[in-house]
Amino acid sequence: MLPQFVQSESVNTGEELHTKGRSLNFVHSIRNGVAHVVTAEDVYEGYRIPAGSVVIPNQWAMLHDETLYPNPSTFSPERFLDAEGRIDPTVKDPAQIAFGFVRRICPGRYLALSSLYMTIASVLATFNIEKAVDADGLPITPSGEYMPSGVVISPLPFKVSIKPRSAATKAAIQDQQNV
Ligand code: HEM
Repeated sequence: MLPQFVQSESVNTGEELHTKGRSLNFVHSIRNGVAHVVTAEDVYEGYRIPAGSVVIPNQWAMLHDETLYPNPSTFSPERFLDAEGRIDPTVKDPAQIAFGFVRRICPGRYLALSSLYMTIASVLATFNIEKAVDADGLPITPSGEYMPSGVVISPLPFKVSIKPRSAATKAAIQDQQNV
């Protein structure tokens, strides 16, 4: 099944969709984790953390750690693969950071990862996603800038071109809309 935002946005034109990012909800990012209270005094790398302290993990910083992920803002899925194209176990799995830690780790993580996999696979199988072009036909590169603040943040609005990959995928989407 295709994700709802794809069905509703792109097929009415059937051609090119320019969006200001409002339907691209999958690009939201969590900047900070959930606050926890330390129940017993602890020492971490020389820092004393008294009992009762509130600790907020900075998952954004962890997921942008250059020592774990060089050039972290570069889209580079192959960074997670070894020379044979398999998952490289020496590169830390971002899911071990994004969903929190130990006892209160997100119980919805398997549902979230499966849903994202199906959504992204459906979108990629159905659409060509490319940079939008300006009036002169030149590609517009998104700034890559994010909202300045917020626990959950999104990229600043940007234009993008989303087109059905073929007449067959276009017809399949239109069929879905008629259900
Ligand atoms: C990509 C999607 C998701 C992300 C990035 C995410 C991330 C997180 C994070 C960071 C926490 C806090 C963990 C901590 O306290 O250290 C959390 C908690 C939680 N999440 Fe998720 N989550 C996602 C999807 C879901 C889904 C789909 C569900 C339910 C179906 C869910 C249910 C929960 C619940 C119930 C908690 C509270 C757990 C507790 O405090 O014991 N999450 N999630």
